[in-house]
Amino acid sequence: MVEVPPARADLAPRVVRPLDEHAAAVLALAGPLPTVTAPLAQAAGRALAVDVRSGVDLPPWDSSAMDGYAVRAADLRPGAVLDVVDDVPAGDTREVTVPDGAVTRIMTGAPVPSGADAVLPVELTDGGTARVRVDDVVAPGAHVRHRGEDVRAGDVVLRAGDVLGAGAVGLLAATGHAHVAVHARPRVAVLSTGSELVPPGTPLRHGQIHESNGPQLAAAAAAAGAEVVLLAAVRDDVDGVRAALADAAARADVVVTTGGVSVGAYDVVRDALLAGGRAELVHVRMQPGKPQAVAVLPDGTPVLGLPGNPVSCFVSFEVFVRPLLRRMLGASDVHRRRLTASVPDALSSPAGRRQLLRARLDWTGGTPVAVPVGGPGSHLLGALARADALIDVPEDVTHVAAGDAVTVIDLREHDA
Ligand SMILES: Nc1nc2c(c(=O)[nH]1)N[C@H]1C(S)=C(S)[C@@H](COP(=O)(O)OP(=O)(O)OC[C@H]3O[C@@H](n4cnc5c(N)ncnc54)[C@H](O)[C@@H]3O)O[C@H]1N2
Ligand code: MOO
Repeated sequence: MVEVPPARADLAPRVVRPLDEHAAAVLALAGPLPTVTAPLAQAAGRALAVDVRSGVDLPPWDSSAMDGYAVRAADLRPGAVLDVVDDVPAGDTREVTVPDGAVTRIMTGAPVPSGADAVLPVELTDGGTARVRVDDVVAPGAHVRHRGEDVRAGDVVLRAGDVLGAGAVGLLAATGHAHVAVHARPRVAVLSTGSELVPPGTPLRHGQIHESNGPQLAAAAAAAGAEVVLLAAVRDDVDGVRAALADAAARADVVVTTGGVSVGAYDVVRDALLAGGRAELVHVRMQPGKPQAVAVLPDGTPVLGLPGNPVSCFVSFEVFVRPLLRRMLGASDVHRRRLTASVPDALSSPAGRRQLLRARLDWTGGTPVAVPVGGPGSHLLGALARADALIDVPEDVTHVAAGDAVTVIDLREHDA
């Protein structure tokens, strides 16, 4: 006969707290990781450890914005014919001077010769190469990008804590930085638990499901800037989970588990965490995501035990794990953007639990409308992929009328 372990009502979550309090407790588990020097090619998605100044003016010299002729605007009259004395393509490193009454050809991105104060686009001429006929005039300064008008040498162009998006990487390159001081990326080990789990690709037997929280969390952690170690799911066995936790901790700065944190007889993450190290079982006043575990293993590695229901796991990552990972990454702003949106239909929400409802933002009317997707059930994976926001209904609100404003957490990724 199989010996059934007792349901652990004695180990049921005892710490009851609101979402913000739990999020603060999680955020306190780790600070920004040490500074490393990264080549620019590996800088995207990481946070700067120091303020960065420009090494050069941008543009570094007066530069042409158009293909045409470098001219003195005062020499231009419709019908005038001027000598073309030189040809200045982009990349020409000579210091060219234009004599009075003459012009040079010039291309976009080439340095404007001294003596010229404007660029006459080729479309306003006959396009001549030895002599050029002026068909129309331009004002002094036209189509010249002046030295330093964008960025001045010595300007602080990015701040410590900025997470580097594509625009920032471009700016760092343009201002002369081949390497940057960034924080190390957090290494996250993801461990799913549950004897019902089989890898995707494996045919399901009765009672089995595909392991989906691990891949989901790995994708979310990578998008948050972490390096991910996705471990094979482990069965509901305390010793097996303890061994897997130790292995995970040896390979990561933080371990994220899913499943096994509730009050069931086989909720072994709870038991494994309580048996080894400092651990806290929490009942967070939220929906979904009520049961949570937080622990610090004997080697000092923090463990976040998320609930197994896929939507609970997704939402728990968003509000607890992602801010911690962003903090470890060194980001000055660890939170998602929040928006105010209206709801198309009335909503109800349980008293005393902060509800985070998956929604899709509809922008067709110009201002955002948060349309709930997938219903409140925390097993409803079908619509998860369509959600790009979470409607955040406070604990004390039980009813939201159609058309009312709500706060939403914007799940779309933004360049920093
Ligand atoms: N008597 C009570 N039962 C439950 C309570 C409670 O307060 N009293 N809380 C419920 C709530 S709320 C949640 S959330 C779940 C969380 O429980 P666990 O974290 O212990 O999760 P499991 O029981 O292991 O799994 C729940 C559900 O999710 C599926 N699952 C788990 N892992 C994965 C995975 N990696 N990929 C896909 N799906 C996964 C699992 O098969 C279960 O269906 O507890 C309630 N029960
Ligand atoms: O809190 Mo559970 O996460 O509602 O399904």
